[in-house]
Amino acid sequence: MDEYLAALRNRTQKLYALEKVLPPAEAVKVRRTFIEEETGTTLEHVGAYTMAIDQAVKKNIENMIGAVQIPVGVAGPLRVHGEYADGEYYLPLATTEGALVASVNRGCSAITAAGGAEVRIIRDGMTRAPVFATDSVIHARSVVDWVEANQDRIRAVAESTTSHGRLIGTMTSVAGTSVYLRLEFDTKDAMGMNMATIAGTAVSTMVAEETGARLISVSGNLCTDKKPAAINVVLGRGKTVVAGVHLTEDLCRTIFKTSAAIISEVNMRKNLVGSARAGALGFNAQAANVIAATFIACGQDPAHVVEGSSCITTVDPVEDGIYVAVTIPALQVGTVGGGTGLATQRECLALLGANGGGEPAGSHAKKLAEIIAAGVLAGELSLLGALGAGHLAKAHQQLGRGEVPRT
Ligand SMILES: CC(C)(COP(=O)([O-])OP(=O)([O-])OC[C@H]1O[C@@H](n2cnc3c(N)ncnc32)[C@H](O)[C@@H]1OP(=O)([O-])[O-])[C@@H](O)C(=O)NCCC(=O)NCCSC(=O)C[C@@](C)(O)CC(=O)[O-]
Ligand SMILES: NC(=O)C1=CN([C@@H]2O[C@H](COP(=O)(O)OP(=O)(O)OC[C@H]3O[C@@H](n4cnc5c(N)ncnc54)[C@H](OP(=O)(O)O)[C@@H]3O)[C@@H](O)[C@H]2O)C=CC1
Repeated sequence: MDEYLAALRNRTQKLYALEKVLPPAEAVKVRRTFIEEETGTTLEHVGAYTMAIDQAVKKNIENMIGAVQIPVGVAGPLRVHGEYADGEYYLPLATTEGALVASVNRGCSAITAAGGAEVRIIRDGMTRAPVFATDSVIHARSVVDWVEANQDRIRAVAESTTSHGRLIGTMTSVAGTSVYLRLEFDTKDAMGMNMATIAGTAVSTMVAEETGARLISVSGNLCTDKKPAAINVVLGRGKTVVAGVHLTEDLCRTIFKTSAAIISEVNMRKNLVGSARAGALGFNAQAANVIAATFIACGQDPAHVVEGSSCITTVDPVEDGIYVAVTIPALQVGTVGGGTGLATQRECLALLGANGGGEPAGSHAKKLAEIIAAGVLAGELSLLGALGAGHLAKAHQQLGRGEVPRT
């Protein structure tokens, strides 16, 4: 240890390259000790974890010093009637927001008492959109024409990079001399961003060679990955999922202590009109809360919460109550790859019967998407109910505020 600490101090050893000279567990320990000394802090808890470091440092993290822990709670049982998820589930939620799990749990009670959430995936496709520079608008148009005329070649090159991924289609967009090629893939059980980027790079190289356009970037932001964007809301990205439930007046009163009419009015004035007035892309109350908590528990990429949050919550009046639905245009989930192989995340996926590759391929990722959509519906119901009953502040005072330590 001392020898490596000395080398780090005199800069003859790079901090991030410790794994090249030490086994992973020791490299992480030396790095943590160095950071503790440099910053005068103690990282006792950051240094306590059970995950397999060998795997994490190869696939998931660079310059690792340890792990932070986020409490995981469950909400459920949640009855789901999807095409891939059909049964009762306990939804794992990793969060530090007191009252969130209680709220989703309450929504799950209502959904299950109502007979379950109906869920359907409307479309499924992960996108990557390289940007090319051309010499003129005429050249730009010729690149678009080449792409349209060469779909088979584009498909063959894209699919040569992956045994699971399939090219669904392409869309071109031109702005002056810039040409954007939005490639859409069926990535089966993988969320698919690495897969789509590798395939997209191969396609871009061919397009540049064949058309004389210059590849500027394999991501031209028309994808659009990890940024709020209307294109994802309109066309969908990842999985587009809808979930709905018929809530009777009685359930609104017994579970949410309010009425169907009040839930409906809160939704209209808050989620629809309020969001429109704010210029929002998301017309919901707290979709991001449920998506973030399930994503963190289940090893998904948390940056994709920004896309998942563009959910629309609707309330239709029906006989003896309301039909409440959530529409999530861009939900990016996978059950292989990324963070899904880490032990705690894998256990949370196993809770849902959705860890690893499904049979057929793609069925596990779709199952996960359906369950998360039903969870989002549960969160929407409970928060709309709490706002309608005027209980939000009280709930967070009671559940979300322990004694605040003074430092
Ligand atoms: C807190 C509750 C649920 C109380 O709700 P309640 O109806 O007063 O409590 P209850 O004791 O009658 O229990 C009803 C059900 O809630 C669940 N429940 C109740 N307590 C627990 C608990 N400790 N742990 C787990 N589950 C719990 C449980 O399902 C229970 O049914 P039971 O099983 O007893 O038949 C309710 O007031 C509520 O949901 N409030 C809303 C809180 C909320 O949704 N917070 C989310 C975060 S808010 C935010 O981050 C976004 C925001 C608000 O800024 C977005 C925006 O702008 O709108
Ligand atoms: N590169 C980028 O631009 C970005 C990367 N990311 C990161 O990408 C990672 C996720 O990428 P992703 O491509 O999902 O994962 P991985 O890069 O981990 O690749 C998953 C691979 O698993 C293989 N596989 C095995 N079984 C299956 C199955 N049943 N269904 C589908 N694939 C299977 C596939 O191999 P094969 O292809 O050979 O069939 C697939 O490519 C995350 O860590 C995320 O944070 C996020 C955003 C952008």
